[in-house]
Amino acid sequence: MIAAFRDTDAQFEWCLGKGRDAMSEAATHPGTASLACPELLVSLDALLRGWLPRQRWFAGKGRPVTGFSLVSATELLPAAPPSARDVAADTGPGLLHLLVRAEQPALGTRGGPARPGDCYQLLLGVREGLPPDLAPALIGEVAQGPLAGRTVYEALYDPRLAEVLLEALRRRARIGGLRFERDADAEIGRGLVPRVLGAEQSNSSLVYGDRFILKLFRRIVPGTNPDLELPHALARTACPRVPPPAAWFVADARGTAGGQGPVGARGTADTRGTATARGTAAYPSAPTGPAGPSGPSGPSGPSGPSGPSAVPGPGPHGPRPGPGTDGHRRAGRGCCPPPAAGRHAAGPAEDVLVLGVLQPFLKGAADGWELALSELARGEDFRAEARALGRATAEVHTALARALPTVTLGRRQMERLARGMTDRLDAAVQAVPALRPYAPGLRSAYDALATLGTRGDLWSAQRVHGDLHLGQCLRAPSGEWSLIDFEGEPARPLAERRMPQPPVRDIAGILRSFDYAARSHRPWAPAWAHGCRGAYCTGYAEVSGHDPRADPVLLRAYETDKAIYEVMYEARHRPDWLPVPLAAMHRLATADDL
Ligand SMILES: Nc1ncnc2c1ncn2[C@@H]1O[C@H](COP(=O)(O)OP(=O)(O)O)[C@@H](O)[C@H]1O
Ligand SMILES: O=P(O)(O)O[C@H]1O[C@H](CO)[C@@H](O[C@H]2O[C@H](CO)[C@@H](O)[C@H](O)[C@H]2O)[C@H](O)[C@H]1O
Repeated sequence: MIAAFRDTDAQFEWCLGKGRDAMSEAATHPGTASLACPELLVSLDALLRGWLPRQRWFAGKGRPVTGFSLVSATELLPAAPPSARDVAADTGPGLLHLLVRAEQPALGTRGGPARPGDCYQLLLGVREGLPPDLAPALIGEVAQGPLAGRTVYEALYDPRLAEVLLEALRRRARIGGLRFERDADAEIGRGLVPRVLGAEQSNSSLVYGDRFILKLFRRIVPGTNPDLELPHALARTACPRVPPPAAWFVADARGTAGGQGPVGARGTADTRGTATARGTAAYPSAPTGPAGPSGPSGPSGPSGPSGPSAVPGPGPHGPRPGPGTDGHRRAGRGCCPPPAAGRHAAGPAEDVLVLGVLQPFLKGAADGWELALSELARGEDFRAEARALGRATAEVHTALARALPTVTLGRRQMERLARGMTDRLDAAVQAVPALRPYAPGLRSAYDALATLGTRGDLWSAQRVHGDLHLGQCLRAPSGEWSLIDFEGEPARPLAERRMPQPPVRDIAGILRSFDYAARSHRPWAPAWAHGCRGAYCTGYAEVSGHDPRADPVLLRAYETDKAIYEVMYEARHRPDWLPVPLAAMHRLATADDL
């Protein structure tokens, strides 16, 4: 059966639908989830083949979709069967939650053997026909199978269906293999009017009454999602720079993808009063789902495995910086105190698929990218904002270093980091020949990085944001900055995204963003970018006690690595933007003006 959630007489009640419960079927037969409900996929196959690749969040662009397999199907609101249609004039929309794997040939093997593809979260509305205001959400009319004759559409655009999600979070619902959780202190009122966020984003978000924002992850990989894990950990430190998770929902990886391990989410009671075990997140361990640490189809992004995943540092319980220390460079060994006991984040455990996170909505906040562009256009100085952002970044880094384990990096680790960067550069040069003239100069940045540990210096690594740029920074009308979106670079394997990294990685991301903004302006505004860089580093130093410019080799290597990532990102997603990161290559290759 498919578990269903129905709103009757303004009162939510649990019921069991009339379909098949793909999740429980998968739980009984681990690894066979994709075989469940084949007739449902028959219904949807043709429509999804056309619709899915057009979505911004579809990660497999440029490769044909050769088929789908169903990972799980959960009916959140029953779509009335045809017989009921005849007797009830308006049976209301149905809401189907699907996890589907899109099968695609592996990168570089067009025509080669298909292998498990990426898994995507879909929320499908099902109706007899679409009212005009939902026309833009249309996916299509189903021609065959159990949904034959129905219209399916992107459910997020239907306020009635968007409300179901918030209500499930509010009530800590259990529906099939889906578990909706809520922070004990979070007050989520009823009747908050939903709307889809219009922003260009990698996932999809719903805003409820300007009070909360629910991010629905689209490409789903097994294991702890840092976009929930890190804000959780920061909330425990009372760090005010990151909106704390108010609620979230997950699927049991055992029931969906054949995972074997126990599920241990935070202790909650479902609406039937069943208590679940309180789990402890292991840290850091490789996700145990069938797809392995790189997600269902391995790294699909521009850069392959890198950095910290290749760094056998002292491990999760290795040295960590004490409060008020610079948290970056350490002379000599054993300079950091051991980790404090009991400080680990207790977010959802490893064997879950994190599907969505609800956070407070920062009403009236402007994103740093839009703000920077508008200040540039008005000829306004942005140094005060950049400095405040540097302070905010350092606050977040300091809190993360306190909340989660850190490691130290020595000679071997620095060499491995440099090798990873060099490998990514080599791959990028192959893919984007315009990089070729700069390659020797860029490699010199990584050679210099490799030698950093040779005098016995140790460098500190910790959990970081991982994909920080101005678009991930929100500035409230009060001038306070917040950082959002801790997923890391989505194309990188999850295990790698969750490894400690030198904090300069985030700093480099913001410095690259200033360059992006300055180069988007006509005429190019290098002095503006230079001023922002300096102010940002000053702000960072004011809080952390460490000025990133004091480590020019580290900074240049990380900026170069980020710019190479951007070249690949733009080549793949926004070819018109490719000249922006390419324009930075001369400076980075010659190490001028850092
Ligand atoms: N807590 C929040 N308050 C206000 N706006 C937010 C909040 N979180 C995200 N946003 C808005 O949503 C957009 C997308 O969020 P983000 O987490 O970056 O999603 P994605 O991972 O899909 O790119 C952001 O650029 C920002 O405009
Ligand atoms: O979708 P995400 O926000 O997770 O990040 C990806 O897309 C970003 C663009 O939207 C991209 O950022 C690059 O372009 C920005 C301007 O649009 C610029 O501010 C950033 O510095 C630059 O890296 C990001 O790299 C990519 O991961």
